[in-house]
Amino acid sequence: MLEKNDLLDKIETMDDDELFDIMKKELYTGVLTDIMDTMDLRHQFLPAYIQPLNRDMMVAGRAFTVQEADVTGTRICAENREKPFGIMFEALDAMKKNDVYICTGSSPKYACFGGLMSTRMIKLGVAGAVVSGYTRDTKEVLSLGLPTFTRGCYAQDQGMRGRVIDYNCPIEFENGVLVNPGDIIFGDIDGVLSIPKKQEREIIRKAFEKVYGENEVRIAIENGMSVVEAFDKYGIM
Ligand SMILES: O=C([O-])CC(=O)C(=O)O
Ligand SMILES: [Mg+2]
Repeated sequence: MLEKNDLLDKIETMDDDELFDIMKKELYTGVLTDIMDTMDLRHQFLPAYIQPLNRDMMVAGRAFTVQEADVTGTRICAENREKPFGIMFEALDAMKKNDVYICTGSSPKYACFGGLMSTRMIKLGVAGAVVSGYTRDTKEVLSLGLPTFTRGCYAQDQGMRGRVIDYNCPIEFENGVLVNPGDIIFGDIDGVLSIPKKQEREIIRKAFEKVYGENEVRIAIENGMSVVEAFDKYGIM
C-alpha cells in the first residue's frame, strides 16, 4: 500500500485506470458503505441477492446503465417488426473501457446476461457486469473471467420474454437504489454498491482514511486492547 499521505493527496487527480486499480486492490464494500452512511448517502447498496459468480470477483468502473423490461414475443408494436432483445445490441456496441454493464427492470423469469455478451465486453475492455436478473452460459462467462454479479444462474432465454428498452439513462433497483450513468460501481464478495459521481473523490478518500484507521485498530486488538477501549480511542469498528 502507498504511504498514507501520498495516496490521499493523489486521489483527487488520479485517472480512472489508476483509481479503479487501487480501489480493487485496497478497498472493499464494507468500508465504502460505512463512509456513505456517514455522509447521509444511505441508499447506495444494490439488493443483497446480487452476488459475484465467483467469490474472488471484484469490479470497479463507471456505470453503463441499461433498462430492461418484460415483454411477450419479439414484435415492436409501434413499428410492427421483429426485434428480439430490443436495443441490447446497440447498447453493447456503445460500451467502452472501464464501463460496467449495469441492468435492471426484468422480472426473475429469464436470463438477461450471457456468454456472447461477455465476449463482446471483454473485447471492448469493459470492467464487468451487474444484473438484477439471471445469468446464463455460466461456464463460458466464468472461463472468460469477466467480473459478473447476478441474482443467480438460470438459462431461460430473454428473447421472447424481455428486452432492453433504454440505456445511458437513470435506472432504479427494486430496493430504491438509483444509479446514474457514470456513477462508480464497486462490487466484491459482499455485494455491489454505487458511488455517486459528484461526491466520488471525497467518498474514496474517506474510505482510504478508514482503511488506514482500521489497520491501526486491528493491530491494537491483536496486541490485546479491548474493543471498548479500541472504539473509545479510534472511533472505528
Ligand atoms: O440471451 C441472452 O440474454 C444472452 C446470451 O445468451 C449470450 O450473451 O450469449
Ligand atoms: Mg448465449
